[in-house]
Amino acid sequence: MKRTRVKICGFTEENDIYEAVKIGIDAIGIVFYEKSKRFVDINKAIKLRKEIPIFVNCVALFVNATKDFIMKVQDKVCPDILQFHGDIESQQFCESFHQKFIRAIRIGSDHLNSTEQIYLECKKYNNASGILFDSYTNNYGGSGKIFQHDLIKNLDKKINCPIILSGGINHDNLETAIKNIQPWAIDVSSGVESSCGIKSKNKMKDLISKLYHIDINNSRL
Ligand SMILES: O=C(O)c1ccccc1N[C@@H]1O[C@H](COP(=O)(O)O)[C@@H](O)[C@H]1O
Repeated sequence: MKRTRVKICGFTEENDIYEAVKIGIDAIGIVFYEKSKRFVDINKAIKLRKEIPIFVNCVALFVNATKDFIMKVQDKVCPDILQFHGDIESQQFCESFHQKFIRAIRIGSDHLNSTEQIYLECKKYNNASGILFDSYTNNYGGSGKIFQHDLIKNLDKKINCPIILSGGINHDNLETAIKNIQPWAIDVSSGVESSCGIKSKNKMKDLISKLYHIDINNSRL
């Protein structure tokens, strides 16, 4: 059976991480973007990090952050993976931290609204460990907004890199999204929240259990 991996992003409470780990979430995202309602400072992030055990990844998310700040997070928080969610981070910049990274491609802006444009953008990041597709919004992410998935259909074979499907994924649209795109992983933030930055134990459980059944059914096809 192919198991779709799950990252949940934007944790602000230790107990929410504890619950997420207990139900089998693969990666925990911490947002280091000050304008996000899910932003946590380095001191809080150190406390959140302590809740993430081995074999579960800690992902540090940045939006157009400075090199100094990212290096400080590397030093103090020790994330496993960096996620670049802004629009000015070049491949060279992403690589310069000598750590695995995810590049977010935000679909729906004027220059990223066709499969060809998206493909060319992905190709710029050929050393990324994963390409994450999110919806374009002025606030950069965590919007709950879905994009037109057909634009990235079968792109994984062309770019030869694991695809992480994001942008408005929730319990209700999960099945169609997985069947259509068959991503390596999904990344969810607002779809499992009770309020901004507060993750709902029940919504996380419902999502994981639905995904488990979708993966089993897909492997029978
Ligand atoms: O979560 C945030 O607040 C955030 C802020 C700035 C950039 C990215 C952010 N989160 C990422 O947004 C997507 C989608 O979230 P949602 O499920 O649509 O709410 C996800 O990749 C998060 O990692």
